[in-house]
Amino acid sequence: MFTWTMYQNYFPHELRGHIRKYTDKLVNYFYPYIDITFYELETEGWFERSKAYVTIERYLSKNSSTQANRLKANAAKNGQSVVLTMDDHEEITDEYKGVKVKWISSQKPANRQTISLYREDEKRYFKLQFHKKNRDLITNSYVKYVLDEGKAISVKERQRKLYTNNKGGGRMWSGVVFEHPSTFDTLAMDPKKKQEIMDDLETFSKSKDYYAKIGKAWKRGFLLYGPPGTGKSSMIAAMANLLKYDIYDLELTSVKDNTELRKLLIDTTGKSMIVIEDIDCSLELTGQREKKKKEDKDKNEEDAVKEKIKKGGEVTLSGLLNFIDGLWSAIGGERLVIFTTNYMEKLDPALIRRGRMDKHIVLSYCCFESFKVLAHNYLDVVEPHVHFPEIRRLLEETNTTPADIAENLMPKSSKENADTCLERLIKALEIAKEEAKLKAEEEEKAKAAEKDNGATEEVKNADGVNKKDNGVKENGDVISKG
Ligand SMILES: Nc1ncnc2c1ncn2[C@@H]1O[C@H](COP(=O)(O)OP(=O)(O)OP(=O)(O)O)[C@@H](O)[C@H]1O
Repeated sequence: MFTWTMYQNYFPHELRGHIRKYTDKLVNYFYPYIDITFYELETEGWFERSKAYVTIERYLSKNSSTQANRLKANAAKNGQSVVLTMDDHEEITDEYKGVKVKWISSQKPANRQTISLYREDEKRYFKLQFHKKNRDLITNSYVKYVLDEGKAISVKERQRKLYTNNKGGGRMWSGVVFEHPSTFDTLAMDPKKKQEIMDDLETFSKSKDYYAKIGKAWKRGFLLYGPPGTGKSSMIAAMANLLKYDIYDLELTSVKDNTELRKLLIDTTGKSMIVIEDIDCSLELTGQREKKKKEDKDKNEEDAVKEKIKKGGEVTLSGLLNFIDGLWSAIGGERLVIFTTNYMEKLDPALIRRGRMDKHIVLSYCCFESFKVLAHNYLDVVEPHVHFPEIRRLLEETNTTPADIAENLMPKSSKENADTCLERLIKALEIAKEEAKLKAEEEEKAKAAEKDNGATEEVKNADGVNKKDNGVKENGDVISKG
């Protein structure tokens, strides 16, 4: 201690580097281990925690909670959960392909002689210690494994966000915490179809290498279509909850032009879903509009272009196609692009062809299988049940959305029980059946009336033809024969 104090106080600072160099060499000669240090704070920047340190901390949290005696608790998910890590000067072991390594948590002693704006005493680090003979395995593969695993844990446990795009300047996306409770368990649809979608999503999320091998950007397009209230939004939330992805809900009508659309795309992160709901409502992007444009030939096209430039452009079909699968779309990786529509036939075929929208999912009216899921979720009722056969028959005879069924199944007061809810549903289905019957009859009548009108019209026309001898009708139009 005396010698060390003398050394610290009186040994010239300039020579210490040389002494350190030789002592390190001497120690290394006898010391059989290799140490890799990961500091907590970035050397550059202002109190930034190093990403590697944070990722390792996540990776070690599992072993820390079982091996270390003293633990630190850090808040995660905005204080909703805690991450336990080993405290300073604790050690834990880990094993990789049969090789044992040691992780030590420590901190550099404070340098009391320097006055620094940085908190010197906060120089924490993790030291990875392993035997020299395992150098290749640990440096080439274990470190990467730890970082990958740590990242995967962080992604799994992170608080997910729901973003929407802002109109005009400033930040492109603003987000809130995504907390939608819909899952594939709560979703009412044919179990086989449901399983198929879940398998598809899970295979996609594990296919990074496969997509790289086939030379495709790691993304997949889904088109969800069906009448309102059949669960398109619920399905999107269930998908996000299954894969633990963020959602970017893109409001196309707020996007100024194709350039802004591209900027929005660049601003999204991986492990996310970009959702455009009711794409048919962006009429500009549908085949209908394209057709209408062609028909409107008599409009002065030059004026239209000038007007567009004055307005600052707009999102076009080709802009959206580029957004989905252009060069920029590969940025970030691991992304789902999801369109929803109530009217599939309104969409331009180019937009929904396979490769762009890889999977088309129809969400339709409630069938008996879907009803069983809802009955179980809402009322804890399972088959066999006295009311089920009647409900099955009525569901086959009517087109009712899962949203309508769900509304009837939900108890409205504490006095209501499963039976009263099911009875209410039966009544509602009977009314719906009756209404549908009346509507069909009215439509039939209207059709018949139209037919009669058509026939009268034909008679009138025939009358006109009879007066045709001079080839001129009463109104003066020349009509052709036949
Ligand atoms: N398939 C379903 N499974 C479970 N619940 C459903 C389903 N479909 C609808 N619902 C219920 O109905 C409500 C409305 O459904 P949702 O918003 O998902 O329908 P949507 O098809 O997106 O409708 P829209 O086209 O009008 O946006 C949901 O909150 C949910 O409670």
